[in-house]
Amino acid sequence: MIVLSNFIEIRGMSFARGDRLIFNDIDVDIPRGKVTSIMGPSGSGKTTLLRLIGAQLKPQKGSITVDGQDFLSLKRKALYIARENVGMLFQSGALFSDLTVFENVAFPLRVHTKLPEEMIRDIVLMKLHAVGLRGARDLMPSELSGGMTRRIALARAIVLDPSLVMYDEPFAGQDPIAMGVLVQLIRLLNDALGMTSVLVSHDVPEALSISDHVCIIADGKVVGQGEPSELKANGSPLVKQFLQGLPDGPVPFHYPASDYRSDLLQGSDSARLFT
Ligand SMILES: Nc1ncnc2c1ncn2[C@@H]1O[C@H](COP(=O)(O)OP(=O)(O)OP(=O)(O)O)[C@@H](O)[C@H]1O
Repeated sequence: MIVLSNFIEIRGMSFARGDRLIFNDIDVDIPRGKVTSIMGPSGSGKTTLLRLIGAQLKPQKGSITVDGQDFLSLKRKALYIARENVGMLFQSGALFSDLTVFENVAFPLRVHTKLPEEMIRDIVLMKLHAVGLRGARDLMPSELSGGMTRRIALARAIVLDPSLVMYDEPFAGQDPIAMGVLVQLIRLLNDALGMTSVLVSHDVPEALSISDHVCIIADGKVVGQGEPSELKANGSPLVKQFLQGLPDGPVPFHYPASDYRSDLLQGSDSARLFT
């Protein structure tokens, strides 16, 4: 069997929502067994890209293959099976509030497999152990901190041993300690379980610290991709602005607007205070 070095390959892909072209003929490589970060300004389409990879959305043009398979060509049943191989941790992916931690993690196993109860128990405890929360198995979601909730969601995302895990803003709203734990966990789980991980994050230093590969998107295009060191050496002003977290550059801080001064003057007398 030939093992492809890229786990995901996107070729000549275009995707529009109504009149708005979100991706314009892009090529993206996601290497197998590595952690890849997708970065770019807000609204550039990072979450959309994850949804396209997961075949929740369909591009108007081009192809997306995951482990050599074109998800969009699969029939419903085959797609259902293929998706078992993809773990997703979306920011909105909350735990079921009326189920214990154990049952939350067991849920995908109960839905997708017919494994006996003892085996479900072992697998759930192994995954909870991997995220350091085996001792929290009997707690209800309301008893967990935000960081613990994210780790339980992570255990649930990997409970079916997927070969691909996609994380959308996994660090959002986390304190620095919880964030540090999640950052390390993503790297550790990727390597220990031999997965391919794709990460969308605004936390540039954290994401870069665990990424083998980075893809930066802006204005519907891929403006840079490669190893973090290659990108840091990239002279493109867009890539520089993004990696250094600079407020202004090719992507302006201000949304296009009319002249500030005349805008204020039109408003009210109090605007004179500013002149
Ligand atoms: N369901 C939808 N219907 C219409 N437009 C949408 C929908 N979801 C997203 N969009 C638009 O598609 C574009 C890309 O959105 P997306 O959420 O993928 O960006 P993003 O890079 O993940 O943004 P952020 O970093 O702010 O989360 C945005 O302009 C957004 O307004």
